Amino acid sequence: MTSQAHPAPVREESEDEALARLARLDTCAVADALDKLGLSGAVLGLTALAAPRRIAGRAVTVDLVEQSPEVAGSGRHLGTAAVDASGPGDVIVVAHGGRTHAAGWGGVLSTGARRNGVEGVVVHGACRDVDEARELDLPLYAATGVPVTARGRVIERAWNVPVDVAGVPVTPGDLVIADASGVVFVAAAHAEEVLATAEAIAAKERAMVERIGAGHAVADVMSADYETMLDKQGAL
Ligand SMILES: O=C([O-])CC(=O)C(=O)O
Ligand SMILES: [Mg+2]
Repeated sequence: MTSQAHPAPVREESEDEALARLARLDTCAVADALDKLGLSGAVLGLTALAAPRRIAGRAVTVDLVEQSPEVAGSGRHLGTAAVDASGPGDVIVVAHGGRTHAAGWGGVLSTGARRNGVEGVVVHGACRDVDEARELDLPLYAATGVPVTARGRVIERAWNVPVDVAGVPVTPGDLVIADASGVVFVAAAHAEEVLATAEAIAAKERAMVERIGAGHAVADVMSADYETMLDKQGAL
């Protein structure tokens, strides 16, 4: 008997709608919306090492720690429970503390994530088997690739728990968007206001780009109201 297949999590209609709206945006519009609202969520230094396309989804978290006699491990490889529980609409977020001495993700995990239809993976630190993720066409955002295994070095403390990703608190179910500019998280509690603000910013930028196409001077298009639009009182 082969291992049990896990069905994709059932989602509320409104959650699907939020994801669909997020997927129509990009990280820059979302980061601008967070700035305007005085919220944090943008993470610096993570790039797509495999399948470099935009991903949007809800966070399924994995929290890693250095292996030591004081920390009881799960006895299974890190990330496995999260992979088995994830499916379409999910982004696996590995809180690896920015570590680059060992991989917080690898190719067998990528194979499982791809099989289950996961949108992509974000690792705050190093991953490995990057070629495998490329062959699988699994979007993999991380700080860097390394050949060194986690085994004997890093273990999973817990999964599906609140984690810290480069100073950004991420709770399971928070929104994640990643693209060529980086990775941005949106707390589920702020999703509606962030999405609405990002949509307004994106619409404004589309109008600006149309004006550039129509021959207006760039200095006129990107003038004072562009400079101030992310201020609290700035017009969108
Ligand atoms: O041992 C590791 O770091 C994990 C690994 O290579 C894999 O998932 O293929
Ligand atoms: Mg491997």
